Amino acid sequence: MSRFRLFGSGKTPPVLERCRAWARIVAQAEDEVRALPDDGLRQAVDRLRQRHQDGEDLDSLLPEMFALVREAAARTLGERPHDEQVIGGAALHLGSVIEMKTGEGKTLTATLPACLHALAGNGVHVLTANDYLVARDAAWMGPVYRMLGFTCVQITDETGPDARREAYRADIVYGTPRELAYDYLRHHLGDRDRDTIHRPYFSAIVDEADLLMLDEATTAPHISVDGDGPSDHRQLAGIADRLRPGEHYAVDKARGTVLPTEQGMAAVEDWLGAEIYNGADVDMARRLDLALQAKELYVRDRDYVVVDGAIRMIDGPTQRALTDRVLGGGLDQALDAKEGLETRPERVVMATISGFAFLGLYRRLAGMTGVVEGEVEAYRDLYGMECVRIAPHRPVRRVDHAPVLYATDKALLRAVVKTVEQQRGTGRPVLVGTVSDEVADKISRALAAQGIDHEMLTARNHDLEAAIIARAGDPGSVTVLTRMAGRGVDIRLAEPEGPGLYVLGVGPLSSRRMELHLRGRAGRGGDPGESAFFFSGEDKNIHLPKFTARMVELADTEEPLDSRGVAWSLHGRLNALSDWQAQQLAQNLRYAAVQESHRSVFYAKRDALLAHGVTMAEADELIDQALRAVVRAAPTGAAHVGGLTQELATIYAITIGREEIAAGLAGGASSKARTDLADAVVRDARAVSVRRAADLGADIADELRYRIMLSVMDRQWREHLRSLEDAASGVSLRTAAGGDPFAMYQKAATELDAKLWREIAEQFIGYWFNLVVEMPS
Ligand SMILES: Nc1ncnc2c1ncn2[C@@H]1O[C@H](COP(=O)(O)OP(=O)(O)OP(=O)(O)O)[C@@H](O)[C@H]1O
Repeated sequence: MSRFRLFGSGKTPPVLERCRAWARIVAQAEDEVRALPDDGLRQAVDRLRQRHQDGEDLDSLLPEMFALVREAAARTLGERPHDEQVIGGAALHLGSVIEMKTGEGKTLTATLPACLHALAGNGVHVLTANDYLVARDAAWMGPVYRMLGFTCVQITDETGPDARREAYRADIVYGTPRELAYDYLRHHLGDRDRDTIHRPYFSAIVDEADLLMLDEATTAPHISVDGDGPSDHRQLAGIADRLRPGEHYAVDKARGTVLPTEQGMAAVEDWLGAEIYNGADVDMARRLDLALQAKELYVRDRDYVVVDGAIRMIDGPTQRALTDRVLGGGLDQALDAKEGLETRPERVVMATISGFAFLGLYRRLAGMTGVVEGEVEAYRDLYGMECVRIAPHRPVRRVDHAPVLYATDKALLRAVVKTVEQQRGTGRPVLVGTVSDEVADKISRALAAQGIDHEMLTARNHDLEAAIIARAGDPGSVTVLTRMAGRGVDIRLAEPEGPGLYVLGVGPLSSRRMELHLRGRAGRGGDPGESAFFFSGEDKNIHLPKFTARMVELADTEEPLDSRGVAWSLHGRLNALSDWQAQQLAQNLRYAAVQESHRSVFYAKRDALLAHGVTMAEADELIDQALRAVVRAAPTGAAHVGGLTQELATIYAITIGREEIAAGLAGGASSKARTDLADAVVRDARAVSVRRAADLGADIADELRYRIMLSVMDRQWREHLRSLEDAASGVSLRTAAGGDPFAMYQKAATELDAKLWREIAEQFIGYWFNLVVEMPS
């Protein structure tokens, strides 16, 4: 299968060969480095920095730099990076996504390329999944960097604005993509001189790459303010409740849409006593869609939990309940209404960037993850990055059992209890992992019914995580968890010489990768351990009508379906599911890419504005653009002379006579007469503009144009984001029946983009000509 071509061929990929060769040279450089005193290490780094400034490239400095890092790590942490880590570090330098199994020491590996890239003096960002890991890793690795004379800082939610500005000057910055993306956005909402805190994005080394580069590629941090949206969510939730699926609306789970049918629309309008469809009240129609989505697509305790009267979204990959995760676009309010909670004020998004686009800002990007299986193609397609598997330092001793299929959920549950009981009986710690709180609850009840003591770690209590995990390696302890990927979860065995942790995964899992992550909780860094995976024929992801007879027979037992082939082939469908998810991701990214392309142009223009304001020549351009459009749009004929004159007069103090306008309107929009008129209008307005600048004085005029443009651009951008979201949410697409929704979205987005710049030009000149400036006398 092509997905595995990198590994399946049996040949050593060239990247790995290069890295191994480097590792041998690093080893040769070690003796010399070992003889140096501490400040000798720093001086050696200074010399490398100088050589880089003098033009030597990072490739050729790699062996010496890595040898220095190795020595510094040995001196400060007492941990000398293994050859595998050196190879991994080199592969990171080359921009690969490396796979290193859990517990192999990715944290230390990242310091090697981080120091190398820091030689360039542009700052290196080491990105990881959450603030806890940021703080842990920065504190842990800090001494290595400092011994080599590099500054290392962390940015978390708690870092204030001044500290952030300072932090971006450091050689190495630890942070989450989320926090750093916020800074990027803040920067682009900021004014001249103030709030400009980041530097060009040079190099990022991304830990937990599967989470941050794939799962969160389309999650978009955004900065928003409270809007004054309407408060009819509750009424609409009530209506959504009365509507019946199939009859009043159609649910498309794959697309994430719920669309009312003709009959549904009629019922809604009837109950509201008002027309809202066919463009009568687009906003209301959109909010009703949201109410239906909240009803059909979001399941309590699977997608969100209600804690202290507030909704918290559950983060899919990590199964954490997030306090600050919002869905945006009014969905949060619809969910509040569905649950009968007080509705939050709607937020107006001022700036947003997807995880994918944010990472795309870096000139050098590298990734580290515990599992690349099934994802090789995704990294290549999305990021153009190749995956490199790094062999474990100590061989994996964990025994992975083949997946076992049970006929029914009930049979599965019994088998789980029986297995837990058996394994616990041998005195080893047992970890049962699943994705949903619902399944975890069932398992917990079944265990309790058998009198088996256990701990639960779910989205509802992840604040107790550290304490629960600390005990999870005790002999005979049983832990049920839904936080599947278990980022940074390090279950330490209380008895290292014992049989090790037994991990039991219970389907349905959302992907094969989840399964591998979960299995990887056992047997860390060469520890002993065992893993198994049970799933049920009733799993929604698997449809198997053929086996019904046999399933009925086995339904009340804890016997697995005995055909191994069946289990494997169904298990294969879980892989297919990851493929499907990858397709979904690609699909979502296509939508996001449209917005990104607008954003990059917009931000570039905004940066230019901050750097040099709006020159008179640029103002002339905008005058040309806006007024020409007005003249061109006017209807032909003498009857419209008054209308056009009036319109132009509201924009600037027009001096052109009626006869000239009448002559221009005699011809059609693209006639010579019309073009002549447009030329005349533009000349006329430019002259007024020059007079205005002279009246104000050059300095004030410059400042005024800058201020106007900044406020107009920011306001229009907010509008634009909102319009794009509306276009994507499908309300405006629905009327155009059939066709490719993405193509329709693209078309709508292109029109909106043109509108954005047209309105910016129009509003800018409107204010420039008309804003009354009060000057101190
Ligand atoms: N070269 C080394 N020599 C000795 N110990 C090491 C070395 N490298 C890493 N370790 C130790 O191995 C353990 C695991 O390291 P780390 O947490 O970085 O692994 P990881 O690959 O990030 O695992 P996970 O995928 O679970 O996050 C740590 O306790 C670390 O101190």
